[in-house]
Amino acid sequence: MSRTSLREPMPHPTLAAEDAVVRVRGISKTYGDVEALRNVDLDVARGKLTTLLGPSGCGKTTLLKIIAGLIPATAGEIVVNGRVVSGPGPERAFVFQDFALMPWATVMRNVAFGLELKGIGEAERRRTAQRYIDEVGLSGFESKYPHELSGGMKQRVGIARAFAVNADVLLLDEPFSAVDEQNRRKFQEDLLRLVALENKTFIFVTHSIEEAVYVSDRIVLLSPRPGRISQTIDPAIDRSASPDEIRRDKGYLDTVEEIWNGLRHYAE
Ligand SMILES: Nc1ncnc2c1ncn2[C@@H]1O[C@H](COP(=O)(O)OP(=O)(O)OP(=O)(O)O)[C@@H](O)[C@H]1O
Repeated sequence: MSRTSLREPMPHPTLAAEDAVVRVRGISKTYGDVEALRNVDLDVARGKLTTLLGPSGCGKTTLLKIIAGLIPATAGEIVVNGRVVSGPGPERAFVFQDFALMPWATVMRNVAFGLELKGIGEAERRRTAQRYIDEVGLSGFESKYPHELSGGMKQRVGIARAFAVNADVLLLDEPFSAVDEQNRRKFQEDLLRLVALENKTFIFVTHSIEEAVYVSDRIVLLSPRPGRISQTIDPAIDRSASPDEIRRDKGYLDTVEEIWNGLRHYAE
């Protein structure tokens, strides 16, 4: 049912200019005397979901935040849609691990917040926000405050907010880590639906090999700190199958096993 292609170590995966929305060039990052990333080169394909996977502390979040323009690199540059990144920009939206919602604002206001910052009028803000509130399954909760929501619902608000600003690139830092397994699976399915529907580029950080294989077009494996790209893997899962079929598929299971074998010695 599915075809799995495992690529050999490919330290400098490059794409033609029109296919790459994000180009990571020679990125290194040092925090004081901690070397987090060393000379990372990566091209991220337009309209695809690319996952950063690797042992704890290998610099996944650091790389995502550098792409977002939230922290500066020590060396190298990030190019998005042909422009060198010098800070956050409207073409990139970041979904934080801890949701980062405004506790004093309703679901509607939280989702519409990025549009408010852009100076978009209230009627249009509400229309756009409502569309994404509906898409993430939060219809009826528009007037609730974050403390009235479960962790999973808060995460949906964070995702709806990122979608509402209509960024080309969505940067998701372990967005499902704070929710239970059942909700996590539901989110993975929702994410795949949104990827198909929205035709945006996703860069996703996770600890979970299964999650990475389930959702990704491409998985970029990072070595332990200082993080470098050790391998890229294109799971090539047949997404037309049901979630249960995918999880039982031999190609899926073999890819999980192969990645686990690659990472096992870091965990031991
Ligand atoms: N603000 C900071 N100041 C100092 N060191 C930092 C800072 N942020 C991250 N680090 C260090 O840089 C390294 C990479 O951290 P980062 O959070 O990017 O890794 P990660 O792969 O996302 O980790 P995890 O999977 O555990 O979330 C770690 O050793 C971390 O302790």
